[in-house]
Amino acid sequence: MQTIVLGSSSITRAELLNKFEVPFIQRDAGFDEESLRISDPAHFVYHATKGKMQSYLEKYDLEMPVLCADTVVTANGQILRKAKDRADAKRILEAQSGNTVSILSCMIYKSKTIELIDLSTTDYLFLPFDTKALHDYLQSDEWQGKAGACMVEGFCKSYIKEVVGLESTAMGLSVEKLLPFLTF
Ligand SMILES: Nc1nc2c(ncn2[C@H]2C[C@H](O)[C@@H](COP(=O)(O)OP(=O)(O)OP(=O)(O)O)O2)c(=O)[nH]1
Repeated sequence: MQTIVLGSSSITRAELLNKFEVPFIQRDAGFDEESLRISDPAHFVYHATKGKMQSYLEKYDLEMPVLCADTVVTANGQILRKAKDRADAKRILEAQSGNTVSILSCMIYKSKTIELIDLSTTDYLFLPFDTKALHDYLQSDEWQGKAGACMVEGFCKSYIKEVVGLESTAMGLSVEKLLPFLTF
Protein backbone atom coordinates (compact mmCIF):
# COMPACT_ATOMS: atom_id res chain seq x y z
CA MET A 1 0.00 0.00 0.00
CA GLN A 2 1.41 3.42 -0.99
CA THR A 3 2.44 5.83 1.77
CA ILE A 4 0.00 8.74 2.01
CA VAL A 5 0.15 12.15 3.65
CA LEU A 6 -2.23 12.71 6.56
CA GLY A 7 -2.86 16.43 6.10
CA SER A 8 -3.86 16.85 9.72
CA SER A 9 -2.23 17.56 13.07
CA SER A 10 -4.70 15.20 14.76
CA ILE A 11 -3.21 12.58 17.08
CA THR A 12 -6.47 10.63 16.93
CA ARG A 13 -6.46 10.46 13.13
CA ALA A 14 -2.86 9.26 13.19
CA GLU A 15 -3.84 6.57 15.72
CA LEU A 16 -6.71 5.46 13.48
CA LEU A 17 -4.46 5.13 10.40
CA ASN A 18 -1.96 3.15 12.49
CA LYS A 19 -4.76 0.89 13.76
CA PHE A 20 -5.66 0.04 10.15
CA GLU A 21 -1.99 -0.26 9.17
CA VAL A 22 -2.12 2.53 6.59
CA PRO A 23 1.42 3.81 5.95
CA PHE A 24 1.53 7.61 6.24
CA ILE A 25 3.49 10.71 7.06
CA GLN A 26 1.80 13.61 8.85
CA ARG A 27 1.78 17.25 7.75
CA ASP A 28 -0.39 20.05 9.12
CA ALA A 29 -2.71 21.42 6.39
CA GLY A 30 -2.64 24.84 8.07
CA PHE A 31 -6.25 25.97 7.54
CA ASP A 32 -8.07 28.14 10.11
CA GLU A 33 -11.63 26.81 10.46
CA GLU A 34 -12.46 29.81 12.66
CA SER A 35 -12.66 31.76 9.39
CA LEU A 36 -15.79 29.83 8.38
CA ARG A 37 -19.16 31.44 9.12
CA ILE A 38 -21.36 28.39 8.51
CA SER A 39 -24.02 27.22 10.97
CA ASP A 40 -25.15 24.01 9.24
CA PRO A 41 -23.00 21.13 10.62
CA ALA A 42 -22.71 19.20 7.33
CA HIS A 43 -21.86 22.31 5.33
CA PHE A 44 -19.35 23.38 8.01
CA VAL A 45 -17.48 20.08 8.12
CA TYR A 46 -17.41 19.87 4.30
CA HIS A 47 -16.10 23.40 3.76
CA ALA A 48 -13.58 22.99 6.60
CA THR A 49 -12.23 19.85 4.91
CA LYS A 50 -12.17 21.55 1.49
CA GLY A 51 -10.31 24.47 3.08
CA LYS A 52 -7.74 22.14 4.62
CA MET A 53 -7.17 20.40 1.27
CA GLN A 54 -6.85 23.69 -0.62
CA SER A 55 -4.46 25.02 2.02
CA TYR A 56 -2.38 21.84 1.79
CA LEU A 57 -2.20 21.96 -2.04
CA GLU A 58 -0.98 25.57 -1.93
CA LYS A 59 2.12 24.26 -0.12
CA TYR A 60 2.66 20.73 -1.44
CA ASP A 61 2.23 18.76 -4.70
CA LEU A 62 0.46 15.43 -5.23
CA GLU A 63 3.59 13.27 -5.49
CA MET A 64 2.07 11.55 -2.46
CA PRO A 65 -1.71 11.19 -2.07
CA VAL A 66 -3.12 13.37 0.69
CA LEU A 67 -5.95 12.91 3.16
CA CYS A 68 -7.67 15.78 4.99
CA ALA A 69 -10.60 15.62 7.40
CA ASP A 70 -12.79 17.60 9.77
CA THR A 71 -15.15 16.57 12.52
CA VAL A 72 -17.95 18.31 14.38
CA VAL A 73 -20.34 17.15 17.08
CA THR A 74 -23.97 18.31 17.12
CA ALA A 75 -26.63 18.19 19.82
CA ASN A 76 -29.90 20.14 19.90
CA GLY A 77 -29.04 21.44 16.41
CA GLN A 78 -25.91 23.23 17.70
CA ILE A 79 -22.36 22.65 16.45
CA LEU A 80 -20.19 21.59 19.42
CA ARG A 81 -16.53 22.06 18.47
CA LYS A 82 -13.38 21.96 20.55
CA ALA A 83 -13.81 23.42 24.03
CA LYS A 84 -12.00 26.70 24.71
CA ASP A 85 -11.47 25.88 28.39
CA ARG A 86 -12.68 23.54 31.13
CA ALA A 87 -15.89 25.55 31.74
CA ASP A 88 -16.66 25.41 27.99
CA ALA A 89 -15.94 21.66 28.01
CA LYS A 90 -18.42 21.25 30.90
CA ARG A 91 -21.09 23.16 28.95
CA ILE A 92 -20.48 21.17 25.78
CA LEU A 93 -20.50 17.80 27.55
CA GLU A 94 -23.64 18.63 29.56
CA ALA A 95 -25.37 19.37 26.23
CA GLN A 96 -24.61 15.76 25.23
CA SER A 97 -25.49 14.06 28.52
CA GLY A 98 -28.70 12.01 28.23
CA ASN A 99 -29.11 13.33 24.68
CA THR A 100 -29.01 12.31 21.05
CA VAL A 101 -25.65 13.36 19.57
CA SER A 102 -24.53 13.26 15.95
CA ILE A 103 -20.84 13.28 15.06
CA LEU A 104 -20.06 14.25 11.47
CA SER A 105 -16.70 13.55 9.86
CA CYS A 106 -15.81 14.64 6.35
CA MET A 107 -12.69 13.38 4.62
CA ILE A 108 -11.16 14.17 1.25
CA TYR A 109 -8.56 11.82 -0.20
CA LYS A 110 -6.76 13.10 -3.31
CA SER A 111 -4.18 11.39 -5.49
CA LYS A 112 -3.01 11.98 -9.06
CA THR A 113 -5.76 9.64 -10.28
CA ILE A 114 -8.72 9.94 -7.93
CA GLU A 115 -10.48 12.20 -5.46
CA LEU A 116 -12.72 10.71 -2.75
CA ILE A 117 -15.05 12.90 -0.73
CA ASP A 118 -16.89 11.20 2.12
CA LEU A 119 -19.17 12.79 4.69
CA SER A 120 -20.37 10.31 7.30
CA THR A 121 -22.35 10.60 10.51
CA THR A 122 -22.44 8.46 13.62
CA ASP A 123 -25.46 8.97 15.88
CA TYR A 124 -25.38 8.23 19.58
CA LEU A 125 -28.06 8.11 22.23
CA PHE A 126 -26.15 8.78 25.45
CA LEU A 127 -27.35 7.97 28.94
CA PRO A 128 -26.96 10.83 31.44
CA PHE A 129 -23.29 11.28 32.36
CA ASP A 130 -22.44 10.51 35.99
CA THR A 131 -21.70 13.81 37.75
CA LYS A 132 -18.52 12.63 39.51
CA ALA A 133 -17.22 10.81 36.41
CA LEU A 134 -17.82 13.98 34.38
CA HIS A 135 -15.95 16.03 36.97
CA ASP A 136 -13.00 13.61 36.91
CA TYR A 137 -12.96 13.63 33.08
CA LEU A 138 -12.95 17.43 33.06
CA GLN A 139 -10.02 17.43 35.48
CA SER A 140 -8.12 14.97 33.25
CA ASP A 141 -7.79 17.43 30.35
CA GLU A 142 -8.28 14.47 27.97
CA TRP A 143 -11.12 16.47 26.41
CA GLN A 144 -8.69 19.04 25.03
CA GLY A 145 -8.35 19.17 21.23
CA LYS A 146 -11.37 16.95 20.71
CA ALA A 147 -14.52 17.97 18.86
CA GLY A 148 -17.37 18.17 21.36
CA ALA A 149 -14.83 17.47 24.15
CA CYS A 150 -15.92 13.86 23.79
CA MET A 151 -14.09 10.55 23.51
CA VAL A 152 -16.42 7.84 22.25
CA GLU A 153 -13.72 5.25 22.94
CA GLY A 154 -13.10 6.69 26.37
CA PHE A 155 -15.25 8.77 28.71
CA CYS A 156 -18.43 8.50 26.60
CA LYS A 157 -18.18 4.75 25.91
CA SER A 158 -20.02 3.55 29.04
CA TYR A 159 -22.90 5.96 28.38
CA ILE A 160 -23.68 4.71 24.86
CA LYS A 161 -27.28 3.43 24.91
CA GLU A 162 -27.66 3.26 21.13
CA VAL A 163 -25.27 3.88 18.23
CA VAL A 164 -25.71 3.98 14.47
CA GLY A 165 -22.53 4.39 12.42
CA LEU A 166 -18.81 3.76 12.61
CA GLU A 167 -16.78 4.47 15.75
CA SER A 168 -13.96 5.67 13.48
CA THR A 169 -16.31 8.32 12.03
CA ALA A 170 -17.06 9.51 15.57
CA MET A 171 -13.34 9.64 16.36
CA GLY A 172 -12.58 11.78 13.30
CA LEU A 173 -11.77 9.56 10.29
CA SER A 174 -13.96 6.96 8.55
CA VAL A 175 -10.97 4.77 7.70
CA GLU A 176 -13.02 1.72 6.70
CA LYS A 177 -14.54 3.78 3.87
CA LEU A 178 -11.11 4.97 2.72
CA LEU A 179 -9.34 1.59 2.56
CA PRO A 180 -10.79 0.39 -0.81
CA PHE A 181 -9.42 3.54 -2.52
CA LEU A 182 -5.87 3.32 -1.21
CA THR A 183 -4.80 0.91 -3.95
CA PHE A 184 -5.54 3.42 -6.73
N1 LIG B 1 -9.79 10.37 20.71
C1 LIG B 1 -10.88 10.97 20.17
N2 LIG B 1 -10.70 12.08 19.39
C2 LIG B 1 -11.81 12.64 18.87
C3 LIG B 1 -13.12 12.14 19.11
N3 LIG B 1 -14.00 12.95 18.42
C4 LIG B 1 -13.27 13.90 17.80
N4 LIG B 1 -11.95 13.70 18.05
C5 LIG B 1 -10.83 14.51 17.58
C6 LIG B 1 -10.45 14.24 16.16
C7 LIG B 1 -9.80 15.53 15.76
O1 LIG B 1 -8.44 15.53 16.15
C8 LIG B 1 -10.56 16.56 16.58
C9 LIG B 1 -11.58 17.30 15.74
O2 LIG B 1 -11.01 18.54 15.36
P1 LIG B 1 -10.63 18.87 13.83
O3 LIG B 1 -11.47 18.07 12.89
O4 LIG B 1 -10.62 20.34 13.71
O5 LIG B 1 -9.14 18.31 13.67
P2 LIG B 1 -7.82 18.82 14.42
O6 LIG B 1 -7.89 20.27 14.72
O7 LIG B 1 -7.54 17.90 15.57
O8 LIG B 1 -6.69 18.52 13.35
P3 LIG B 1 -6.61 19.14 11.87
O9 LIG B 1 -7.53 20.34 11.82
O10 LIG B 1 -7.05 18.04 10.95
O11 LIG B 1 -5.15 19.48 11.70
O12 LIG B 1 -11.26 15.87 17.60
C10 LIG B 1 -13.26 10.98 19.93
O13 LIG B 1 -14.38 10.49 20.21
N5 LIG B 1 -12.13 10.43 20.43
